[in-house]
Amino acid sequence: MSAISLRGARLSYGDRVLWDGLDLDVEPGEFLAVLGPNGSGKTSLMRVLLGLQPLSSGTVSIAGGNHAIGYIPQQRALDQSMTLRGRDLVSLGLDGHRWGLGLRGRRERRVRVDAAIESVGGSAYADSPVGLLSGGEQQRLRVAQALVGDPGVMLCDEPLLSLDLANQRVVSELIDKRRREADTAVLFVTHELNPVLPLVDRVLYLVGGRFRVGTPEEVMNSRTLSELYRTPVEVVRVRDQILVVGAGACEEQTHHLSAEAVS
Ligand SMILES: Nc1ncnc2c1ncn2[C@@H]1O[C@H](COP(=O)(O)OP(=O)(O)OP(=O)(O)O)[C@@H](O)[C@H]1O
Repeated sequence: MSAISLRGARLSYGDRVLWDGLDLDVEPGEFLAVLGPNGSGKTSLMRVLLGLQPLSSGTVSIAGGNHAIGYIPQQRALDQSMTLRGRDLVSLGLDGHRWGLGLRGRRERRVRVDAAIESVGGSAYADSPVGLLSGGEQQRLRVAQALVGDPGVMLCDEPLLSLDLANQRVVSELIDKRRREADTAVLFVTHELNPVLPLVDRVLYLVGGRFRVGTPEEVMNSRTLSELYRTPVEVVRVRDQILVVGAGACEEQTHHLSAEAVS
């Protein structure tokens, strides 16, 4: 049974169609990268999967229902004055789960929260106010928050944003480890494919109401991206990196991918 299944899915806001006719099955343990320029509907797709945004037409189903989802929202640096402790942030990931009630429930919650913090190597700073932690430490705790409910599906919205290379690696390896060990399906929204390219099974690429789904080789080539963007786009492989060179709509993508490749 697929972890995520979309059939004939369409999302539009008024006249604006973000995507239409989307058929997608994501299997347990699969790593799907979701790419596309700003405003192409990547975050909206996450919101549909979370049950926060109804489809305009078509169907969506998540094995185990919405409770089976671990979510890493698009990252915002937490305010320095935020006094919430790291472990409290992680335990928010258990809200709505059945371990909420009674003494036994509380003990179970603590065990799970400790295990999730341990699994991201965050024990040393879990009792500190999150506002005082570094971006990398905060992001590890967000991963722990997503893991603590034992998810069958992980939705990760730009989880590497504003992390340095070392922390990008740590965070993507934590997510990869989870899907390998627990067969968790991963949807990973990113503007930068290269840092996760070795992990990616398939890519969903959204542009201007159109989309392509396939392996990185099937999608990240000049022909396919030129069709999607409806303008000539050149895709070049340099060692193990993919460079997208084009005009107009893909300027930003080009900037990100080339900047990454030369760094
Ligand atoms: N509830 C809403 N009502 C109307 N328009 C919306 C709503 N939610 C999102 N949009 C619009 O839909 C488009 C897609 O937004 P979305 O956040 O899904 O894009 P995205 O691909 O995640 O973009 P980014 O890369 O900038 O995060 C945007 O133009 C946004 O303004």
